[in-house]
Amino acid sequence: YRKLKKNGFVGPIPSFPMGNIREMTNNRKLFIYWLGAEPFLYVADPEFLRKMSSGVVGKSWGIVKVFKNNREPMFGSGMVMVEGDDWVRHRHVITPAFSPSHLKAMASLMVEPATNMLDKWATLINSGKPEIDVEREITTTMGEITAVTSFGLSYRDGSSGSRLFEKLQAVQDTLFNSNRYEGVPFSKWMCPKKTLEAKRLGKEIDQLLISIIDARKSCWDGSSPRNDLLGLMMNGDGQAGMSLSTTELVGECKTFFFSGYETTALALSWTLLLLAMYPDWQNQLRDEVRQLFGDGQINFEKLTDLIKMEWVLKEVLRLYSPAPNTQRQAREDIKVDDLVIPNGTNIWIDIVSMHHDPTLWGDDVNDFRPDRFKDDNLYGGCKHKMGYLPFGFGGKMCIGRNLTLMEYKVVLTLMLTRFSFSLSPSYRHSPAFMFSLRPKYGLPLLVERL
Ligand code: HEM
Repeated sequence: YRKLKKNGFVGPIPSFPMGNIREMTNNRKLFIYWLGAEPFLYVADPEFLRKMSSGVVGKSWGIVKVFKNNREPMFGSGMVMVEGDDWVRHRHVITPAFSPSHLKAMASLMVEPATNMLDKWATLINSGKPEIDVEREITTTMGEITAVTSFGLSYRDGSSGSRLFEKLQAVQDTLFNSNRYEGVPFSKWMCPKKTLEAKRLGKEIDQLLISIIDARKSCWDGSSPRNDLLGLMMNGDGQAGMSLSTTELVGECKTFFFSGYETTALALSWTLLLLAMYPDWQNQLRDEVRQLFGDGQINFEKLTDLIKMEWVLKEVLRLYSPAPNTQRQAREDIKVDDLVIPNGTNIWIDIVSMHHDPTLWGDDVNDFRPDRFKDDNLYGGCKHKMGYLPFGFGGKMCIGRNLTLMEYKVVLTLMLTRFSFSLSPSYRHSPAFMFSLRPKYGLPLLVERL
């Protein structure tokens, strides 16, 4: 903190022991704040971000320790928890699993769980219950899709897939959906029950995953890996020193789950809300789907032609970024003009704040306008290339972004061909930051069969 101050950075005076937790909503774009007893450099200035990150490769960024300790039960020793050469090895082994050919092979696996959910909606509507909490439904289904595409697990009640999913959700609820104070000294012990519960769940999840991996290893002859993320990771890339240990595989399995299912589920849920509010866009997307697929099956080769749907996704990720921020820790002194970010500094990058900055987007910043991506497909007309970062930036950019795009298109296509959506009077708008950006009171919509 003293170094940051000496180097020209300022911020509000912290109070003990909460730091500046209560003052985090202001309009500044670059300042120091305290998360409990941890100083952070807050950045929502794209030009500063560009200068700060130019020349720093992915492996040179560190992980913020205060989060690392807290999130261990969720991410184990997965990619988001490792640094330096270890991170390079993880990323190297995992990247091929997300290649377009592998993703295409996964697309068909998404249809059955999504269709099951839609059949359930049809039954609810038939029995006179047209109001459906789409967020809860979609989150469960994305968990199912993640279980199938990541680990090839069948997801039936009582199966190891569903037991795993229940425990993964429980650990997340324990760690994030409650009032825990990250950064506040001894906060772990302000709620010791929850801390111990998270640890216990973490261990049970690890055991379940180890038994899944062991079962795979025992019947695998080393020739052709299974075509899901776990199988592809277990295969490594055949290079010496480029494989993952069982503990690391367990960490990656958990990482895919937590990074993947909820973010994509939220992108879909916020989309349905916005399509319910803007029926014209709902009709445009439905027309696009019909023109492409008629009333028949999805042709996975043609998903790239869902152009308007992609604009809508991008606009949703701008307005309601499921991952509203990301963090880095400096591993060396970083010079930005005449300021120096000292080695060891925690950096908090506020993505969602930049997405709502009128100086970057203009006066219509808060409007839902997917066609901003028509003329500028990558940045939606944002005045700065680092102002639109739904998947982060640089070498650490989200590895699952193409998987998300595919899941989004498959599931939304199936939804729009069978149902229409309108707002329910019981919906209360309250996007809340609970690790991701979620509708605090759920997302009830009125769903009608077409
Ligand atoms: C709408 C969906 C998603 C959003 C908005 C999202 C967003 C992000 C963001 C902002 C980051 C941080 C990048 C940075 O710090 O620069 C990230 C990293 C990551 N995401 Fe995603 N993500 C999504 C879906 C997924 C999916 C489906 C998976 C995997 C199955 C995934 C796996 C990861 C992993 C492993 C990392 C860490 C990468 C690294 O440290 O090298 N994400 N994501």
